[in-house]
Amino acid sequence: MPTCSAPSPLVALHDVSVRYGAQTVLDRIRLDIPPRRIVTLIGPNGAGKSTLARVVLGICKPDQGQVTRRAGLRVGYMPQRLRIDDSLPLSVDNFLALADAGTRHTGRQAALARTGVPHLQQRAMQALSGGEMQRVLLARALLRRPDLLVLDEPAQGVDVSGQDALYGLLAEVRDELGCGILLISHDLHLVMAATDEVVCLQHHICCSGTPDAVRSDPAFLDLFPGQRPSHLALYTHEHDHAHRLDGHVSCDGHSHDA
Ligand SMILES: Nc1ncnc2c1ncn2[C@@H]1O[C@H](COP(=O)(O)OP(=O)(O)OP(=O)(O)O)[C@@H](O)[C@H]1O
Repeated sequence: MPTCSAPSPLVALHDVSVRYGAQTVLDRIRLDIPPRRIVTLIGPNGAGKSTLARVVLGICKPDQGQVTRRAGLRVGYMPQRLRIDDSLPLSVDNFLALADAGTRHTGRQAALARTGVPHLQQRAMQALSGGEMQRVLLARALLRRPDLLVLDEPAQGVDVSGQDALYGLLAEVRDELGCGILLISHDLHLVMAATDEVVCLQHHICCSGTPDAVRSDPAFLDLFPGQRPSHLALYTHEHDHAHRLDGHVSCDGHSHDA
């Protein structure tokens, strides 16, 4: 009988530790990032999230442990922020061309269209709003048609409806490119709504799994006490039954038209 095995990970961390002087910032991290999955790192300030992203990107070398990457892996990276000198005349198009000299004008146009900002191609980088900048940075990350996208707090400086749209866009990109996505986010509500797997980090991995599994894990609740059910304004409940359109529970477990 044919067996259905899980796809091999794009990047795998095996017992990775990173130390800065006496401080152990990452402690024996084991993590697989598979294709077609959105994996989100959450954790308090200073927990080591950006350091872990840098290890995945290969720009921070672990003191211990191994990192394996799929051969020929193409990675797109969207940084937390980007500082551009006010006196530097730089259009969005030139910025994208600098990032990937191999792309043509039309390729850059397509990437901007994909992230919903085709009208910004000739705009000065310094004139972009927070949300526009994030979409331009995402377009830049997409130019390489990455197998893996690494995004460090992509929704920073973006209003709530803009964040929602950005997360929706990431899911579309994942489906279109079949890429894996590693995301760092502080917005627990959005993370829980838009992620396949959540990894809760406080130098070590406290817990990980689907958003539902992590949400009720004692380690997650210890790290984010504000997320205990008594603190939550959001109402969620499990369904082992169906509702009719008038709201009543249907007897046979299937909902019916009224
Ligand atoms: N190059 C470095 N040299 C020394 N210490 C560092 C260096 N980079 C990070 N650190 C320290 O490592 C710890 C983890 O930093 P990191 O930026 O990975 O955390 P984070 O979880 O991304 O934090 P935040 O949510 O605030 O962005 C912090 O205490 C930070 O000061």
